[in-house]
Amino acid sequence: MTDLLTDHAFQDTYPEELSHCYGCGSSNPHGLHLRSTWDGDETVATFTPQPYHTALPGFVYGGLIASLIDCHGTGSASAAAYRAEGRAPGSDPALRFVTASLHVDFLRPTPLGPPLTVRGRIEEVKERKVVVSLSVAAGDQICATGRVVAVRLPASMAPPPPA
Ligand SMILES: CCCCCCCC/C=C\CCCCCCCC(=O)SCCNC(=O)CCNC(=O)[C@H](O)C(C)(C)COP(=O)(O)OP(=O)(O)OC[C@H]1O[C@@H](n2cnc3c(N)ncnc32)[C@H](O)[C@@H]1OP(=O)(O)O
Repeated sequence: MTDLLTDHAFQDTYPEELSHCYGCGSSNPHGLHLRSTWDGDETVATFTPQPYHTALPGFVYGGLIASLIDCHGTGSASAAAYRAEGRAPGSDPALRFVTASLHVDFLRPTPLGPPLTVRGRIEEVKERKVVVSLSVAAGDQICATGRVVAVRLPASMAPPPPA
């Protein structure tokens, strides 16, 4: 289901108590297990939708595309915040982000079958907020674009650390 692009995905640095996300959590047996990494100044992830990700026969469900943009966007935001501070991803103090805003434009039908490439471009990095522009492509055709505003994880959403 998942295309492992790299041995060093941003999500590999998420601690166990933050690895349950439906889109990218390695501990979620029903999740997408999206894995994202740097490609120069951009970020990239790949994902191959399955037949149960259908919208209309032959085409990918838009909510799945939104999920890919969402999780690649928040992962990219964390990575960009670490890079801006010149620190290794996952190092302490942790820089964790959730989605404040998710915008998606579906430019053309997304074919079900080929792997999809999700790319992120960092537009803005502030202490509490990172803005990422994203695209989802099948082959060399961009099928959707998006924008994620990611904000530092609020204390109210943070799970307690393991005992
Ligand atoms: C590289 C390795 C990394 C390792 C670290 C690992 C970390 C692991 C972390 C996590 C695990 C994975 C998790 C993935 C998650 C996937 C995505 C989701 O599904 S997340 C669930 C859905 N999202 C929510 O449920 C949020 C609910 N909303 C909130 O809690 C608040 O509204 C929150 C925190 C988003 C904003 O809180 P405020 O409004 O108090 O924040 P204020 O300080 O006022 O704003 C900060 C900046 O953000 C802008 N902002 C806030 N909300 C905005 C919005 N809706 N649209 C646009 N901008 C917004 C503001 O304008 C401000 O920008 P200005 O600094 O002025 O430039």
